[in-house]
Amino acid sequence: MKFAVLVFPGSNCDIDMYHAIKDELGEEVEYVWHDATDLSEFDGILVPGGFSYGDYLRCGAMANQSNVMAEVKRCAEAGKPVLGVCNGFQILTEAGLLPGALLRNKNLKFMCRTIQLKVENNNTLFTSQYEAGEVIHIPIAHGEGNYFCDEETLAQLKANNQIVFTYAGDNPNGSMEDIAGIVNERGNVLGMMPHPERAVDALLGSNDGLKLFKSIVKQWRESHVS
Ligand SMILES: NC(=O)CC[C@H](N)C(=O)O
Repeated sequence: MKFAVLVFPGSNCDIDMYHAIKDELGEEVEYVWHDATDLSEFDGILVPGGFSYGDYLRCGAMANQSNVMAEVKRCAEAGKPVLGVCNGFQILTEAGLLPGALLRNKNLKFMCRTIQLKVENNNTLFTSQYEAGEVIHIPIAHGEGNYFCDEETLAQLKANNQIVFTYAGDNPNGSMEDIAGIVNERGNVLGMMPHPERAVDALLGSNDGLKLFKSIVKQWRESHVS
């Protein structure tokens, strides 16, 4: 399986994402600069965290104007897995690929620590390797991770099982309903604030993020390799 890690001016989790795929997962991966116009050679798209365009205007707003985003939309429409982590999640909401928005953290502070995350839905291509209700340890590092959407959208997210991860116990940022990660209705676009790519080796304090990447590869192998 071949992954693209998108790189915008100000991305800073692209190297961690690349490392997770290449060294921990053992799959193919390439960096793709934000002005790329063709992602057809890739099977999965990873939108990493960071401070794209210095978070100017709103986190992710400038990155959403990049050439590559039209191509990311085509990939999503084609059913390819698209994962946005942290700033990547913010970019995907700006792009309209995921509903809602990420607001300033309730305490108005940037927070960087490992939190507990509950797997609410393990019936997605991103979470099949987890147990339902499993609590995992994944780092967060954000200033604007406070998920918000209107009541109608929230009802849809619940009705379609689109809430994939919630903060277990302590909600660090004030997110509505403790939401930490959601998928689109079709289930092939996931956005999450915590960083699974920073939890892929016990030496880093946790390897709980690895199962997310393994889930993606398993689903791809099952549908593409006979
Ligand atoms: N680590 C990140 O991706 C941070 C995202 C964004 N710059 C924020 O502070 O919310």
